[in-house]
Amino acid sequence: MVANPANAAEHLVAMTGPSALKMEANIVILGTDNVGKSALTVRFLTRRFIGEYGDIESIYTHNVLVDGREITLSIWDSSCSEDQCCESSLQERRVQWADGFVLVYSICDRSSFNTVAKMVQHIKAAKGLQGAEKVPIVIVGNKRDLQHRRTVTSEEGRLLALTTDCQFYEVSAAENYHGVLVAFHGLVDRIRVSRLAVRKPAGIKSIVKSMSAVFGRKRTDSL
Ligand SMILES: Nc1nc2c(ncn2[C@@H]2O[C@H](COP(=O)(O)OP(=O)(O)OP(=O)(O)O)[C@@H](O)[C@H]2O)c(=O)[nH]1
Repeated sequence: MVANPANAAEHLVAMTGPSALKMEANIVILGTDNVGKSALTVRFLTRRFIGEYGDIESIYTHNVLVDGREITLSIWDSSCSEDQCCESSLQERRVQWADGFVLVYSICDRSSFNTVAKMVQHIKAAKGLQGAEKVPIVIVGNKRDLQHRRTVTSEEGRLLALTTDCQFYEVSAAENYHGVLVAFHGLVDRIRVSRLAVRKPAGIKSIVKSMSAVFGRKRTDSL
């Protein structure tokens, strides 16, 4: 189940013919220490919450069916301290590898929320996208069951997502599988939509390219 980051699956592939309903995507889970990145990942993969997880960094492969489409996800459960969250070569590798991002903070930890806000900007800059291209990012406020220790309001999370064009979920990996599932599926949808947006102009470009190749050659042949 665990794979090597260096050999990780290729980017999201929308295939043709009988495989049209299959695709692949790389997802990275980012956030500061102790916010519940592993708990969310394990919840999504196994439906279970086991309490303690250690800090081993792993990539898991997982097949899901979303809207009748079979999707192979490679999920990188990262481990990073607050000061490494934006600035390290490993972080750069994670960002370049990923098609989509789950940025996690704890609703009881304001500095983890501030770090997520910085990470959104960092990822967008590092991806260097152009025009209408968007980075698929979901922001997840975890530990929703700990209301009495809350220091970040839902509105703050929602506002951050709104102003950065991300999707927002508040969940409890400890208490609820469904919320975690919805967040991951939301990210998969964003990856699909962003892929379509990228493919459309490329399609027009390639038609123009093929036409000029044909007409260009004809002219040359008749000389
Ligand atoms: N109450 C509560 N505790 C949670 C929840 N999610 C995770 N935890 C606890 O928070 C602690 C940290 O969880 P992890 O999943 O290891 O967090 P992490 O972000 O992967 O931590 P690092 O590996 O240090 O980066 C553990 O004790 C979990 O049991 C949650 O939704 N509610």
